[in-house]
Amino acid sequence: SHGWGYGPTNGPDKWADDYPVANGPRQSPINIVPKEALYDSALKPLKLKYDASNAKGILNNGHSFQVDFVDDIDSSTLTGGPISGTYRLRQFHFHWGASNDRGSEHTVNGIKFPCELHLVHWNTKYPSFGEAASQPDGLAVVGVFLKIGAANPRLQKVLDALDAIRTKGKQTTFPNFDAKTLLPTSLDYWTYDGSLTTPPLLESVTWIVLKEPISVSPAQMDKFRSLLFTGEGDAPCCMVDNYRPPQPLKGRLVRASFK
Ligand SMILES: NS(=O)(=O)c1ccc(C(=O)NCc2cc(F)ccc2F)cc1
Ligand SMILES: [Zn+2]
Repeated sequence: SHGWGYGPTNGPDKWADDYPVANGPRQSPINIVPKEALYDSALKPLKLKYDASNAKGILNNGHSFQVDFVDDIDSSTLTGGPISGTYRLRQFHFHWGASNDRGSEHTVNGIKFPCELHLVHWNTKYPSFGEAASQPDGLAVVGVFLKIGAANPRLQKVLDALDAIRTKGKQTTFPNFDAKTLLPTSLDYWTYDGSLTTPPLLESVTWIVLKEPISVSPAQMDKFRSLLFTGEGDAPCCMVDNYRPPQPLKGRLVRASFK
């Protein structure tokens, strides 16, 4: 049986067949309309405390690639912002397009960015990521847009590792990486209650989408596109357009941490 993916036969329009929550009340991503977001002065500043020594490895999981972190102690955490308690950094990954006119999952006034970074955290009031992923306040994902511009030197270290994980299932060590270096200057954000944007699409994510993008060059975007969805020995299929389009807001409020 073919698992979920981003193709014509197993892509986002088909996910509800195996994951009925795909049509649920708090699905992600969404189109963010800044003028309809409510400024909430009670929202706290984001506090991201990342320890570079927690970086473990980098993996091609057949849908994206992710950098995994040691998350058995509280050393890379997210606190403040719209959340209460402490959330641990588990991994970060990206979504991108076949061309620079698309690729992000969230959109702003209908605008698509060429790429979107997701930093995935889980609530330490639960014993594990898997447990937290099934709770309404279990996960917090920080989304960062990438915008075409000057080459991003902080991104380059990640991109240089991609040659070693070209095919599905390949992974390699990726020590000493400070994920904080991928963040923009401003930590102004929009926040709303949502879900994982890939199956199992669990409605357990507090989304925190940063307003300010980071830069990426066209050549760096081509590096993302050098990855394959397919495994070694399979007919090669370029890893591109691995994004879910925006989902219905269904009455949800989007709050802004800034005026
Ligand atoms: N694009 S996104 O940031 O929304 C996102 C983040 C994490 C995951 C994930 O961990 N999937 C695997 C997975 C999910 C579970 F719910 C439980 C275990 C597990 F490995 C999926 C999507
Ligand atoms: Zn993601």
